[in-house]
Amino acid sequence: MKTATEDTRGRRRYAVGLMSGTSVDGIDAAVAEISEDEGGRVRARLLSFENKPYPAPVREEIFRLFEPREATVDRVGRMNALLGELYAEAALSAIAAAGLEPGDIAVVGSHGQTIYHSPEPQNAEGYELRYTVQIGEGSVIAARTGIPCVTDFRAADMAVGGQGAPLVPFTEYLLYREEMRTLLLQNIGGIGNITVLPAGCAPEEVIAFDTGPGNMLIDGLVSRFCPGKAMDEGGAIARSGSMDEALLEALQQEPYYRLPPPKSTGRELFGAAYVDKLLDMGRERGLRPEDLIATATQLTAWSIGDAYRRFVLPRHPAEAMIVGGGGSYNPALLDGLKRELEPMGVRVLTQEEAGHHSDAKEAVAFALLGLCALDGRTGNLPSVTGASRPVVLGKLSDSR
Ligand SMILES: Nc1ncnc2c1ncn2[C@@H]1O[C@H](COP(=O)(O)OP(=O)(O)OP(=O)(O)O)[C@@H](O)[C@H]1O
Ligand SMILES: CC(=O)N[C@H]1[C@@H]2OC[C@@H](O2)[C@@H](O)[C@@H]1O[C@H](C)C(=O)O
Repeated sequence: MKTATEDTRGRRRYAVGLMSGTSVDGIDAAVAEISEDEGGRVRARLLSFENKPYPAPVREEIFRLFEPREATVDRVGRMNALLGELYAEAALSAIAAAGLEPGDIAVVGSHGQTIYHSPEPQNAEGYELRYTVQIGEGSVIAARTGIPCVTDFRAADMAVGGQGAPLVPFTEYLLYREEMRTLLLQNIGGIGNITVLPAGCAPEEVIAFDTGPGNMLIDGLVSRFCPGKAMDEGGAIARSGSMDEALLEALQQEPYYRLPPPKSTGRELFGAAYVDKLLDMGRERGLRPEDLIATATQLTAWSIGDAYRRFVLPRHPAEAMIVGGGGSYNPALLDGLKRELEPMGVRVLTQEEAGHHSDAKEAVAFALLGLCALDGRTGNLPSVTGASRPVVLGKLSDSR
């Protein structure tokens, strides 16, 4: 795999990374100084980070686009252009906050907003098709900022048989791997995903996959029970309820958890229809809203513990799991995770406790992946996505 080229060693460049995750909470924008030392070790120094929440009507419209029957081409096209504008503004604002000018920036890497993800092959006309849709027009970002912009990172991996996700593990391999210690990095966003960096690992030894729901079920239930609220702030609702053991056991039967990696998932499985099912089950069992939210919180913690136990522990026992993403701000979820992992000898630490800036990580990852694309370097890990080979990710919109 090409992870370093002669001409980039010793150079420092600035790149912007933009990330909008599956929680649909807004736009994360990071400016990073990315360098590579003579030994090929890559470093990213965070210069600025901003989170711009989506305006409420934009968030509502994006949720409508998750429903394929509602996602008509005109609506998708309009949102693609609108997000391009919002992303460009977020990039320019983060550049100013870093004390830089657009002309200082080598590239904007923009993940976009996922509105559909179908990573398992679908047979059509004799072809095996995988597809994924991220919107937020790169040409608009390039035109407004005057900076080359890379978007659509997932399609190239899918074109060679991969899941198109997760992509952040390649950057975690570049930035965080250690010689003497196995690292478990668990992100709890809308979806949960784990990266295992075995001590002194080569790229092909990295294990990473989506563990299942992150905050998606909790957020979904909260927004149904408490219109206007988007999350269980501080885990307060879950803490006031009691988990229902029998319901938990029923939910644990979801086949996704037993599916061996490579695997990835999204709202297609754990989105609105799943929340409807949970609400029905809760009603049948006479559960209070807080009991259902406590059960969904425990299911989420269990799914992470189960993924570790099933797919990681046998080969890579680790001492600590570093938890990032918005779910790390939910103490009820963290407590559940501790109850799952501590009996297996794994300490649970937040990214902040481990000395990292949690919120900026995915945005920095896309800044780095944008630079990889600009340099013509590969950016996927076939062992993680299931792709047949490493490929250069993304589509470049030139700013000229
Ligand atoms: N103070 C808090 N208390 C409880 N939950 C929180 C808190 N802050 C954030 N969260 C949860 O974290 C979510 C946002 O997480 P994050 O920004 O990591 O997701 P994302 O990047 O959109 O998702 P993904 O990584 O799956 O793409 C919120 O929707 C909420 O559920
Ligand atoms: C299709 C898609 O947007 N997937 C996201 C999602 O959010 C978390 C998890 O599911 C991960 O697979 C991925 O994002 C991160 C950034 C990744 O590719 O590593």
